[in-house]
Amino acid sequence: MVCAIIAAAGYGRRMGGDQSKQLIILNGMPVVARSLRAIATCPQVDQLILVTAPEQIATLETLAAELDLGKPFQVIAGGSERQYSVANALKAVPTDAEIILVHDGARPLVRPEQVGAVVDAARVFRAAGLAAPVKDTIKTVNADGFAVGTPDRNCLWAIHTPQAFAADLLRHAYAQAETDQYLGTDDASLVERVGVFIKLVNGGYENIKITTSEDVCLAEALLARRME
Ligand SMILES: Nc1ccn([C@@H]2O[C@H](COP(=O)(O)OP(=O)(O)OP(=O)(O)O)[C@@H](O)[C@H]2O)c(=O)n1
Ligand SMILES: C[C@](O)(CO)[C@H](O)COP(=O)(O)O
Repeated sequence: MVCAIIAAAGYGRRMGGDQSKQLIILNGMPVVARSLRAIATCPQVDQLILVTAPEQIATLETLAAELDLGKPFQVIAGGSERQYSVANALKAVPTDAEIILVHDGARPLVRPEQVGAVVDAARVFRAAGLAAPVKDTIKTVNADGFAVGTPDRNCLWAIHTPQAFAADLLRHAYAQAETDQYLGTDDASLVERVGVFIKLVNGGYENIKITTSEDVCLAEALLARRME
């Protein structure tokens, strides 16, 4: 059984403005609705847990019901950091889940077949994530803002979501992070800390995260090119 967690409890501070970025309309459909639909359409996913800000639970329950996802779903409250939101959701994951997949509500352009590819890779490798080789030359910088090094670009990929894991592994990684008071920006970083490598699945460059206002323009252009 595969249980998907959609993390959508952030406040979108880098986006600015008053509106929750989850609810920004992209070519006629809210960001989080596109993310939910893509995950639910993946045949490998059996059920969904949507994590949201406490004050948005009712709104997102209605939105998810209207999408007619065709799979069991629940909406629960998140925490003050992404990692705490996922940790809350982990408590609601059924004990018979073999694979737990985590996706950002703010990545609405993921394709169902990419979700399936990540689940399949997690079944083989226990840990997998959608990712893309970086296109820029990346610098390491010091505290004064000087570039001090240039890592080999062939060794650099940007990790995206979805990320999927054997359920026991993800639970162990989260427990260890809590013990160590480690706070990471993605789930894979927690799993790396317990000694497991993450199999990267190349998802290309369309699976952007809606983070700043430029991303809204880019997402709309990509959706128009797909005619969605
Ligand atoms: N406490 C949090 C923070 C983030 N997220 C989710 O994690 C994903 C990636 O986070 P990010 O893009 O950073 O979203 P925000 O935290 O909302 O953005 P910002 O950092 O600009 O405030 C988003 O789908 C976001 O809703 C979450 O579930 N709970
Ligand atoms: C999980 C993630 O989307 C992978 O790219 C990313 O780490 C979220 O981090 P953010 O700092 O909240 O943007």
